Amino acid sequence: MKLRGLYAITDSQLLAGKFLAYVEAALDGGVTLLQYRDKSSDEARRLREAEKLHELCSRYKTQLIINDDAELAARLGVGVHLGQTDGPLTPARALLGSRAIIGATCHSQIELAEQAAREGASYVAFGRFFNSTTKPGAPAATVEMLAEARTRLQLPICVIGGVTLDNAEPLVAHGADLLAVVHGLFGADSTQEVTRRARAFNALLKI
Ligand SMILES: Cc1ncc(COP(=O)(O)OP(=O)(O)O)c(N)n1
Ligand SMILES: Cc1nc(C(=O)O)sc1CCOP(=O)(O)O
Ligand SMILES: [Mg+2]
Repeated sequence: MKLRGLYAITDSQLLAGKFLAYVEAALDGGVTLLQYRDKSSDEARRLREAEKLHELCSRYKTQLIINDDAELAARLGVGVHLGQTDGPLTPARALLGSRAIIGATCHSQIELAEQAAREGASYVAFGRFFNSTTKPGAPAATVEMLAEARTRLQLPICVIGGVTLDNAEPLVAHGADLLAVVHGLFGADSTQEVTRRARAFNALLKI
């Protein structure tokens, strides 16, 4: 399966009180990957929410990815996204199996992406490309680096960090396959606007 499209990422603060309604609105507009990202240590809530998202994703035929937590991903039989300090890819691949989607954060370093490819990643993520209110401290990446990465990597490339409908086009033009978005999708005033944004991101990717 070619991974290309909108990669919606949840944010527990931003989505407080409207979590499932906004996620469903995004799925309705078309989401290739949905990442459950919750940085809290409330494991019971994390399991409950991830189970609900799994059910919703199954209904919309969207792939669910769990941020940081390969064990939780294994429990649900879904994919995982791992950053540079979230544990190695090789055991995660062994745990989740050959068909699971496993993503790796590579910041702006193509060498990290080449290593992730060797270790069995399904996609590599570069960022942050723009200012991000969700993760303001993330290291910066450039479109020049993205263009170079496109020539060197066969894997799907995900871009992240401050991506919006107004700034995503050059990222697509320079080789991005997956647009990973929190605020630019879910920072909307209504479910209708979330669906509209999801459709517009897909249009940018010609999906
Ligand atoms: C698609 C995608 N790309 C990058 C990240 C960031 O991962 P990480 O560096 O581990 O930071 P946290 O998200 O865990 O704070 C991501 N989650 N998803
Ligand atoms: C989770 C995350 N990781 C990043 C990185 O650069 O690795 S930027 C980021 C936040 C993405 O949220 P928003 O679309 O609201 O900027
Ligand atoms: Mg992480």
